[in-house]
Amino acid sequence: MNLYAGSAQAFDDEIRVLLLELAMDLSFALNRFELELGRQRSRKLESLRTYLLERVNNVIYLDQLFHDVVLELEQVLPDSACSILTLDADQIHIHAGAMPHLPDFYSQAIDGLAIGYGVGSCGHAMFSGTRTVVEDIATHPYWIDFKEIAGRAGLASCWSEPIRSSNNQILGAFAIYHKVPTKPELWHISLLEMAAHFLAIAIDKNRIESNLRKLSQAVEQSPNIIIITDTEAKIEYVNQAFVDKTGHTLSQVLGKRPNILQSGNTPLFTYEDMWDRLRSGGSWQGELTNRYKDGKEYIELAHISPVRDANGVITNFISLQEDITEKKRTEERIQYLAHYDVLTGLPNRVLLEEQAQLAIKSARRKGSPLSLMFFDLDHFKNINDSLGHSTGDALLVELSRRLRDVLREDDVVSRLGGDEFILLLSGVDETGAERVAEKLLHTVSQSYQLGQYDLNISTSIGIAVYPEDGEDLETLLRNADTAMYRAKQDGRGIYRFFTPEMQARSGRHLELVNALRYALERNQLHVVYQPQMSLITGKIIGSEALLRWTHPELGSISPAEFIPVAEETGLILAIGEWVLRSAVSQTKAWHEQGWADLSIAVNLSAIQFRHTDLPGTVSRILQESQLAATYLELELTEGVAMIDPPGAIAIMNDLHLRGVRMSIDDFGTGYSSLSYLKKFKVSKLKIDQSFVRDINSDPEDKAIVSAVISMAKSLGLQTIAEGVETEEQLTFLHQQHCDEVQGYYFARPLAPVQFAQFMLDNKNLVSKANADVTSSL
Ligand SMILES: Nc1nc2c(ncn2[C@@H]2O[C@H](COP(=O)(O)O[C@H]3[C@@H](O)[C@H](n4cnc5c(=O)[nH]c(N)nc54)O[C@@H]3COP(=O)(O)O)[C@@H](O)[C@H]2O)c(=O)[nH]1
Repeated sequence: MNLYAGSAQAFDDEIRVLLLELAMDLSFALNRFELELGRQRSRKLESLRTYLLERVNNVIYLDQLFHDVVLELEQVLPDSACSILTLDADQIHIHAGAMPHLPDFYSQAIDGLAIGYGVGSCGHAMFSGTRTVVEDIATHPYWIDFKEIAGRAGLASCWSEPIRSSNNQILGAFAIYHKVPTKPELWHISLLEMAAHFLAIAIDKNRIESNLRKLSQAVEQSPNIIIITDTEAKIEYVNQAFVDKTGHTLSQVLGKRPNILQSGNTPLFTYEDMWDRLRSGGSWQGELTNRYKDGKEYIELAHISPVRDANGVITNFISLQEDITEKKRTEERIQYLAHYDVLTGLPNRVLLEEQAQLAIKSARRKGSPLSLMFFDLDHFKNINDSLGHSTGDALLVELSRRLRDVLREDDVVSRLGGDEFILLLSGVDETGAERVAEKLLHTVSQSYQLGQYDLNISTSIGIAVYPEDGEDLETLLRNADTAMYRAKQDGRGIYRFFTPEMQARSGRHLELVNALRYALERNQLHVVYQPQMSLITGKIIGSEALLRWTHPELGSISPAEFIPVAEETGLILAIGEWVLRSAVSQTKAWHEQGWADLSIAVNLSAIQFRHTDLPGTVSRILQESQLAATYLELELTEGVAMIDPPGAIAIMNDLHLRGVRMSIDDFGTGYSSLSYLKKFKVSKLKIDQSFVRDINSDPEDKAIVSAVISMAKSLGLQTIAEGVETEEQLTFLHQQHCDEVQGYYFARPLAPVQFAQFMLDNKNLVSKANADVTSSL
């Protein structure tokens, strides 16, 4: 306070005292005024605090709360405008929360902006986490990019306070704007801090509530069962999935224990393990087999965890249960498919290998024996080819059932695929294996009634014994396979033990397979002809075509050895057709040379017989050579005709209609059903040379041959005996009224030129023998 006068010494002591008193009064008044202003501001701050507290507690929606807070603060600071901005979840972009008294263009410009250093007051405050006070927007560097828009909005200063969560995360910013450059006073700072503090609580609270809401929805709507129990395992909560799946309602299970779901099929140690873990404060995860209210069992994967309060004390257990019944079934199915043959249900190669490894290990440890059998079905391909794969499959299924029935539990019988089986016999030596092989032969050979078919089949078995024939599965399998091949060669329907000598034979087999592929194209094959005689007329009535193979290195190979190889490899189809064409054309040539009555007998293998359009092929070949069908006789073995008699009948009928004759070769060696024989369109039975061989020394063979001849007569069939080597045999056959004969007694199989010469030389060959026979009577 200053007092001025026009002259010196104008103020005397009295005036000075008065002035002093006046100054003191003014000072007092000013102090009172400031005190009053401070009190008013404190009251405002206090009532603002109360207001904010009430809003934070009661307002549910954040938008509403932001709006109310801004309006309230603008009332407290009448010449200001306030704003609340929040940060997006990415912690980078700004969301314009509430700024009701700022123009729309301004809030739109801010919304979506990325925070950063010097991005206005709020962008900078959120970026730096520090209060950012800009008293004059027009001159402050933070506002360079925004002062134009701020000017248009009439804003001259902006103080911004970052909003921080309880864990110090930046949630947004609260700001106060003025229309003129303004410096904040202390209580403005208090206002900023208070608003930011309560806004942080509100945002935190809102986030927690929203998370809780989501969590509770997730729990309630979870497709998995959720159970919350107290520490004594009494149920306090179950979700809807529990109710839907188990069939128990919430009220039915509250206060009960989850053991109401137990099926009794979860191992006891699973529960023990579970409680050990939970009691020690840990979580447990495992599989439980439980039961729904309707009694249906299910398998669940349960995750059980303790729930702790703020002090770390366990208050509850929460159990999340996923129904894995289907998953388990699928896993089991996959396991099954990986280890078992789908058709027969027998173990497959994978399981066999696993079990064989264990068995071999145990045999090695205990010094005990082990036998491995390899067996397949003889001529199984014929069944598939002629009756279809479904009949073949049905046979395999029935066979597998029988195998399971007759074998011991410990024996492992496995199907490798097709008609190949392996039998693993732990603790079984050669003697035991022999017994099992006999049993197997018998079991397989029992007839199979499959729908309309009554089928008979045999098996060939190869046996390898551990450790003599191999110390590992691979060697045992290979050697058993070799032994099986030998069983096939030795006539099928039998078993053979592996011997080292067989190994060399299996090498030979491979050699033949490879060489035979080129035999036809390299002209290594030729046909020879064995004369056949009529015992009635004494004349040569024809010949049997017999195939020969001469290999440049391997030499002459017997058809008994290579025909099975040709059948196995399928080469028999091309080779057989070639034989038929050669034989037919040679016979036609002989006709043209003057032997017009000669017939030709050609062997047909089972595979040829079943091959589609055999009758068509035969007709075509006859047509090519212009040979009448009646001169051709096809020789079928008993086995070929008997695997599927109805199918054989159909093919035979077709051939018969085309004028081709048929005979049954090797008659007496198989198991012909006489009832079928009647229906076969065959004209002749060929008595197997094994009966003829001992006809004069073995009364049984004698009886068989007589019986076959008389049976054939009564069926209206002719007979031909093969393998006639002696006069005694011929005499006997003549006495029994056998129609025809063939054998070394007359001639070996001959090349065409020799055959022609033979015919020229022996016009009345049998007549002579006949005369001898007659004279000996
Ligand atoms: N599918 C085809 N099979 C054929 C063909 N060619 C021959 N074969 C079959 O091979 C097996 C062996 O035949 P092979 O070595 O030719 O033996 C035949 C005759 O040579 C022999 N035979 C004839 N007479 C006598 C004899 O007095 N004693 C004696 N020990 N053997 C003799 O017998 C075989 C006759 O065979 P088959 O009449 O067919 O039974 C044999 O199974 C042939 O069938 C072919 O082209 N296709």
